[in-house]
Amino acid sequence: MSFNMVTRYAHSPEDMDHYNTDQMREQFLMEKIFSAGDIYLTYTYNDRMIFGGVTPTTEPLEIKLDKQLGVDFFLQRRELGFINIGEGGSVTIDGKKEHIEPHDGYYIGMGTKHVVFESDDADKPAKFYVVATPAHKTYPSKKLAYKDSISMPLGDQKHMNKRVIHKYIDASQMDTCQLQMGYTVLEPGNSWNTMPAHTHARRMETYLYTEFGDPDTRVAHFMGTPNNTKHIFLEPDQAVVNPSFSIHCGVGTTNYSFIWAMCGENQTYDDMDQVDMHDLR
Ligand SMILES: O=C[C@H](O)[C@@H](O)CC(=O)C(=O)O
Ligand SMILES: [Zn+2]
Repeated sequence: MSFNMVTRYAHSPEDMDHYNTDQMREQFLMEKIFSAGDIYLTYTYNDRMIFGGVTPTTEPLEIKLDKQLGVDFFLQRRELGFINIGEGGSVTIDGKKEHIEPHDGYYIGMGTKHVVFESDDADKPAKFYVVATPAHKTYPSKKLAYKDSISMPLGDQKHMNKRVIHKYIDASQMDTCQLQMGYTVLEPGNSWNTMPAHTHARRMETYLYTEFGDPDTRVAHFMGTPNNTKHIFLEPDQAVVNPSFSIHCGVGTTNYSFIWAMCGENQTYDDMDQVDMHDLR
């Protein structure tokens, strides 16, 4: 088992204007997330989100962070969300074990001492995509089954953006300090996500792109201010950090899906500033 966490600092639009391709990737892309038996995390100074992958095989895995965060245990001052995009597994939350099917998720409240991840079958591991954000109050932990997520169909075939947004952690349905999280699935023959694009200066957002149509599928993720954009080409199971000023949209060479997670000033999902297509540069 190896535990890996990298730090990425915060950014300004002026910084980003100077980044070349390698710098864009170094600053915003998390290339490796799921590695058998390992934990890979990024601590971004954009709203202090911690995000990444936990992929248990033969042994259970637990995120152990204390000194690095100046606390006694990982969730002392944080809340945690996860969605499993691998095979079946389980999570044991302060001694209580629950089975987690593919695409099921969880909200785990601040103050939880131990969160232990396991896979049913070491050869077909669960892949837990985890996101932890600063919290100030303990809200009840809650299983978020895929079938109970709030489904929101969006887009149409003409615009090649027909997709279903599945909201898992949504402040209109449950208590959460900051974290909001969900899973969006593009329909076959559709390739544009979050287009028309939006920004929300009140919240930053990370996108994990996954479930590509074939191993050679690539998604180009666009970011930056609407009038000054750059792109990053992604392989399956890679994630990007989007600062609050940034659009966050993508186009793939097949359909795909992605997990989004947000935190920051407010919890209002619809609080977005839609970008006029004429303003994109
Ligand atoms: O602020 C909201 C987030 O960017 C996503 O929920 C958008 C999304 O899943 C989509 O348009 O497909
Ligand atoms: Zn957004």
